[in-house]
Amino acid sequence: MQVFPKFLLSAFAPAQFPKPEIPEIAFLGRSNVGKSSLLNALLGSKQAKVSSTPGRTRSINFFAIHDGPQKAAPKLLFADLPGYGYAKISKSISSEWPKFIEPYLTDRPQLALCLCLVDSNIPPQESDMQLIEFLANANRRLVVVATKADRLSGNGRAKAKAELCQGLNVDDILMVSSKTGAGLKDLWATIQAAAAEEMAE
Ligand SMILES: Nc1nc2c(ncn2[C@@H]2O[C@H](COP(=O)(O)OP(=O)(O)OP(=O)(O)O)[C@@H](O)[C@H]2O)c(=O)[nH]1
Repeated sequence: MQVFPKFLLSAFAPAQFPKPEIPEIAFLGRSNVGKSSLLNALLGSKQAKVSSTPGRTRSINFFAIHDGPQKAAPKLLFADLPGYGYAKISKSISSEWPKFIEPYLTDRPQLALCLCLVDSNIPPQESDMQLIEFLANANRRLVVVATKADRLSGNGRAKAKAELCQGLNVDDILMVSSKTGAGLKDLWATIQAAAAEEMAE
């Protein structure tokens, strides 16, 4: 599939969100998890800024995904949400996030899939567990994506996957690397399946 991503806008408040017309895929994760790198690897461009100072983004960045000629209407939106778990002053996700994030996750009608990014090199984290529980309670479809898998050996990958599945209480996890491209094909297939299902509803 040929994908022509187009940066749309950076939205700081619900009034600025794109109109709810096409399926959206949310990218969520702790600061420094490799979210921007994954977005860039999927989009095949340098649209998402890879940051040296973690935890900067406080807005939602929307990317329009054009499947076909760039002039055609976009088929999908990627929503890049602010990272959590970095600010030292507060422990819970909600107090670190801008006020509109939780309502976005619970109420946005066309949100087809939440990608919960975790670092495959770091043991399961309480804040990730909290997010997964929050999304499950909101009846959101979610997939856990473990980033930076290239830093692990074959055995290490299997061990990390098992540990994360157990710690985060999920049946499966997609192991990916933005550096090598490992797992990205499976991730695209998962995204497209969720978007197709959302369109069919
Ligand atoms: N080895 C390896 N390093 C990665 C990979 N993805 C990201 N990194 C590194 O991890 C660090 C953080 O990457 P970012 O993509 O900026 O992470 P982020 O989650 O967008 O960070 P915030 O903007 O703080 O939320 C950078 O030093 C990246 O080079 C990967 O697949 N493999």
